[in-house]
Amino acid sequence: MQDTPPVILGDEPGSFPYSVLTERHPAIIRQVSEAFPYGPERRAALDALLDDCTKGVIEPLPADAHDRDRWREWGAAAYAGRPWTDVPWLWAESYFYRRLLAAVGYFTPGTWQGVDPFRPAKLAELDSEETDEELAALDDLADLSEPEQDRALLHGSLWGNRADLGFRLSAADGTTPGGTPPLVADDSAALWSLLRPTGTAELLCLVADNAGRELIPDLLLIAHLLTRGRVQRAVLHVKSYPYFVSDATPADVLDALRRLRSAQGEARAYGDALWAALTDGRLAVRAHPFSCAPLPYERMPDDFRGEFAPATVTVLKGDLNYRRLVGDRKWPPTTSFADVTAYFPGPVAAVRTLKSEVITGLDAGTEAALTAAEDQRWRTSGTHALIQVRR
Ligand SMILES: O=P(O)(O)OC[C@@]1(O)O[C@H](CO)[C@@H](O)[C@@H]1O
Repeated sequence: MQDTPPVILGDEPGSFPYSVLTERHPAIIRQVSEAFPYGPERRAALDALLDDCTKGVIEPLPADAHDRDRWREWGAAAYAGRPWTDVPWLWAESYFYRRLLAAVGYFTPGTWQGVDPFRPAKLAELDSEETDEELAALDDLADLSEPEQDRALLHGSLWGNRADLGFRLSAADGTTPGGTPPLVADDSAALWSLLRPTGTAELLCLVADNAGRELIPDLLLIAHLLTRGRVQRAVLHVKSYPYFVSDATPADVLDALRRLRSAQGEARAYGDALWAALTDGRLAVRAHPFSCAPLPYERMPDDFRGEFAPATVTVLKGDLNYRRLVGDRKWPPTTSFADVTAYFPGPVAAVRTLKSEVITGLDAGTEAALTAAEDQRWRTSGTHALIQVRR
């Protein structure tokens, strides 16, 4: 493998990571403070965090924090006292969400314990007309052949990561503003060869990304594979607490399930199938503490590795999971995806729309065409996507 390139920091003014730390995080604090009628104590804590993010340095967690030791191991000991923009971007973002939850009292006994500050926005998306339309589209799906259904549901899950369109039957044939193909890499044939209709696949792990209009198509894909006997069991990995605004937690899985089961037609049948699979154990939901770790998956603890090791394939959804899978580094785009994911326990698939700079596994011609048409915008605009598989 080539020399390992540097980790992405948030220290370049004008860069996307810098804008996330200096503009997006303050905006999220303001949005959260309007989501609920937090009292003076919580508001003061949110104001202090805002001050900290805009002018200050990284503060350690308080001495009585339940997870202080874990965070020290994850890097807080080394990074405390340094500016937010000078530490790995992935680390700074993850720590921000941990601090935000502390500010709203998520971990403290009292009114706000366990209250997801992002839930109002998540529910609004789940209950939107767009979701109604996507669920109604399932009725037409039932008339398609199984390979067509496979493709539609995989693409629904893929483009659900952009949360704008559920069931594209021809996404790979469409075009983008630059005239380049939407999919920059497409190993879907390799993915389907692991999930053959003969039903030999023992276990699918799906590491979810966002709740709402991404989680719904993820659940539909799982339901399809289970009901067709294409996998015997599935485990859905979600976040252990609210994270990156819209990331899915166990509560979001239940909300999505409620949404499906209160729909009509095929959508309801999918919801019932998922309910049955949860009830009899063919489907399980996990929320490991490492799901919100500020670290690449290469550093996952042994018990988490053990969750993925028996899987026929682990599918990782979304941009953040991709950053954690390959390491949030300035890889040359032609770096081998197989090499950088060789550490992962078992076959692994990335299903992601491109929303940050990190990319591996492109062929040189594809990279040249994308850059000629769009400069570097293809990396972050969310108009491109990939399906990459390491068997
Ligand atoms: O994981 P997701 O939902 O696909 O994307 C997460 C994301 O919006 O958050 C980060 C910026 O904060 C970027 O990595 C990425 O664009």
